[in-house]
Amino acid sequence: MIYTITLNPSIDYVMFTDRFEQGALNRAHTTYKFAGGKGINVSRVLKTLDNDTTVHGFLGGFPGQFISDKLQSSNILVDCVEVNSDTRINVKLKGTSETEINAPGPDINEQHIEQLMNKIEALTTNDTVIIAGSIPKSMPDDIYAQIAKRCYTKNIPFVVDAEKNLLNSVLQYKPLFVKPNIVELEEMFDTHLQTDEAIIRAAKQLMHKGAQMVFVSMGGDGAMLVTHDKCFKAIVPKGQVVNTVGAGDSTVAGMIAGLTNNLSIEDAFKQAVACGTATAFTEDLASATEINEVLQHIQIKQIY
Ligand SMILES: Nc1ncnc2c1ncn2[C@@H]1O[C@H](COP(=O)(O)OP(=O)(O)OP(=O)(O)O)[C@@H](O)[C@H]1O
Ligand SMILES: O=P(O)(O)OC[C@@]1(O)O[C@H](CO)[C@@H](O)[C@@H]1O
Repeated sequence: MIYTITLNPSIDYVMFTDRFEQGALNRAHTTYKFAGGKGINVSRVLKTLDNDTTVHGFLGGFPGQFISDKLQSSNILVDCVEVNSDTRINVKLKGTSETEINAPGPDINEQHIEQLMNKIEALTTNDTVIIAGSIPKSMPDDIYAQIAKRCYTKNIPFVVDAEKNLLNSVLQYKPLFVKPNIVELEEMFDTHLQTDEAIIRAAKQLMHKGAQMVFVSMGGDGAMLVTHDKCFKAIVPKGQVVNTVGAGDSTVAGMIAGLTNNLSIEDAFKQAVACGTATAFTEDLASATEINEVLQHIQIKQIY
């Protein structure tokens, strides 16, 4: 089973306006409420790709119930710890550009964390774990490291998509891959990474610290995958960008689904990028038809 862990899920309230003006009354012409949070998005795309998946994390209040109902109606298993305060609602404004306001998240106490850890303790080496997204302020900074250590000790492959400090904290536990976007990778090394060689060098440093592979997503510039003996670059088609929220999570889902279903690394990477781009080109996360359509137009170049 593929388990995703979202410590800070959200309802994503997506509002499309013709143009958004700060400090003025803006009216949306279309709105959507999606079950969101990075790991949850990964599970949603995994299910679209026909992979069974279970969502772990914390859910509370009416937004938690909304998310749970939405996921279950898509046949995604939900095994979350129930918390007392409300799961957050993140606002995604789509005008001529994209603006996001992410809320901090609910209070999580020690008992909640213990309940989650017990669920992770029950996983086996046949499972795969994806830990993704921010943590509510009330949680300890080393929670990613705690989960990663448990996976490492139990020989459970795990993947991490999170910001700098959280990502750094898990490298010693040898994640199957990590997925920084290019901005996050630049922040980790406090420098601009302007060439493929510079990106590969940075990725190799993360691998030196323990990551088995590094998947660098680069928005409209595609993505790179660095492994110990190979490096691929994906070039994505141009298209109308509608909503990039969840594009990175879609790549993680495509990669995991590919590896789980025994695709070659190159084909798993191609599927991953197709998932990301197909999501960027649609309101919600991409459908299977949209992913297959985009897949025909992804070019993969082997750098070495
Ligand atoms: N403008 C775009 N045009 C085509 N494809 C895109 C575009 N933006 C994103 N993508 C696709 O989505 C993938 C992930 O995008 P990005 O690097 O923005 O991830 P991210 O920052 O982790 O996203 P998020 O946090 O919103 O999930 C890219 O590798 C690419 O395949
Ligand atoms: O605040 P975090 O956890 O860093 O990011 C949360 C979030 O922006 O990430 C997903 C897209 O990747 C959205 O569904 C969600 O709102």
